[in-house]
Amino acid sequence: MASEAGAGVDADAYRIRPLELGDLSKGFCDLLAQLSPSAPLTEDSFRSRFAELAALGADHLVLVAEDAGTGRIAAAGAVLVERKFIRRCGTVGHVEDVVVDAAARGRGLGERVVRRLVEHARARGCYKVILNCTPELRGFYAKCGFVEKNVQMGLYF
Ligand SMILES: CC(=O)SCCNC(=O)CCNC(=O)[C@H](O)C(C)(C)COP(=O)(O)OP(=O)(O)OC[C@H]1O[C@@H](n2cnc3c(N)ncnc32)[C@H](O)[C@@H]1OP(=O)(O)O
Repeated sequence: MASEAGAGVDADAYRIRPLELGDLSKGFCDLLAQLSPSAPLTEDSFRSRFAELAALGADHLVLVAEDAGTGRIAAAGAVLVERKFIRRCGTVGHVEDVVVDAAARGRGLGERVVRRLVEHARARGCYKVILNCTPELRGFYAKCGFVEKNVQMGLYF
């Protein structure tokens, strides 16, 4: 069976594809709760946010990995393409909200999703891809090809 570069998981066991409306009933929000616990989304809120993001076209991509056996969403991640004035109106990819279901971790799925997000940013002409993460995730993102750069700052409301 085919396997993707840098992946320790059977590439056919999971289908990586853009988020679909039907993913609400396939456990997408339950999966996101593993990243940041929150109250479940109503179908209306999910549909409305989905429509907002769809309006951004290829500048905002949410990828999911669907377990071919169960039909459940086992992983997800997003990339936003920022349009700048600097760098001759260059574009920058921002990787966000990467998560793999606890039962599917450690098999290369997270790396596959991140690499696909990076490929998307590169294909959109981005000159770099950046992300914020906790120190514990340095090793994971290094495996995905990232190098440590600068300092993350935050101001929460
Ligand atoms: C920008 C952001 O979204 S940051 C938020 C990231 N998400 C989270 O923290 C949510 C909870 N964690 C998870 O969902 C998962 O553990 C993830 C996404 C971090 C990793 O997903 P996994 O599918 O388990 O990782 P995967 O199996 O693809 O690992 C790829 C490589 O990174 C390594 N790796 C994975 N996690 C870590 C870690 N925490 N520290 C060091 N190395 C790691 C693996 O050992 C593997 O290396 P190998 O090829 O030598 O075996």
